[in-house]
Parts: sequence; structure tokens; C-alpha cells
Amino acid sequence: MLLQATAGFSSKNLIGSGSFGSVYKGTLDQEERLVAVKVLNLQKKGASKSFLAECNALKRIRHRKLVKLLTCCSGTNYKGNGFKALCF
Ligand SMILES: Nc1ncnc2c1ncn2[C@@H]1O[C@H](COP(=O)(O)OP(=O)(O)OP(=O)(O)O)[C@@H](O)[C@H]1O
Repeated sequence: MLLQATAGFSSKNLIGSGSFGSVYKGTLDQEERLVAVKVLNLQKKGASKSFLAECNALKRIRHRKLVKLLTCCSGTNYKGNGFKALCF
């Protein structure tokens, strides 16, 4: 779903990058909802920890000045490599 939403994590959809990953613009098909998808670079030391910390902190927070965390996604990709992403 996220692969489709971001046109295969295309560089055209890349919004920015931080210490632990890249953020892509995406559109969720069904609702045509515009989202930001942060894909963690699991090669970076501390990326998994950062993912968990961000999930845990943001799932509980609702604030008009903070983007809403829609979902967290953790698993393996089609190559069998770890994949972690946050969807805002
Ligand atoms: N929800 C979002 N909507 C739009 N752009 C975003 C969103 N989240 C992040 N970005 C863009 O992607 C960039 C990278 O974000 P990311 O959260 O990975 O790192 P950061 O918080 O900027 O830096 P660091 O990881 O070093 O603390 C941001 O600087 C911003 O330009």
C-alpha cells in the first residue's frame, strides 16, 4: 500500500531526509488522502530505536501543532529485508 502510495518510493516524491530515514509524499488510493511516509534506514545505528520512540510518543499525542501519526508499519519487504515506516 505504501509502495503504491509513494509511486515505489520514487525520488520525485522525496520531501526530505533526516538522521534515520527519508520522508516521501504519498497518496492513499481509496481516500485520495495526502500523506507523508517516513521510511527508516535500518542500516543506520539507532534507527529501530528511533522508530519505536517515535511510534510510542506520537500514538498518544494529539496536538493542533503536531502532525497526526496515522499508522506505523514494521515487517519485512519482498526481499526479506527489514522495513519500518511511519505514516503521517
Ligand atoms: N509529516 C511531514 N510532512 C511533511 N514533511 C515532513 C514530514 N516529516 C518530515 N518531513 C520532512 O522530512 C525531513 C526529514 O524528517 P525526519 O523526521 O526524518 O528528520 P528530522 O526530524 O528533520 O531530523 P532528525 O532525524 O535529524 O531529527 C524534514 O526535515 C521535513 O523536511
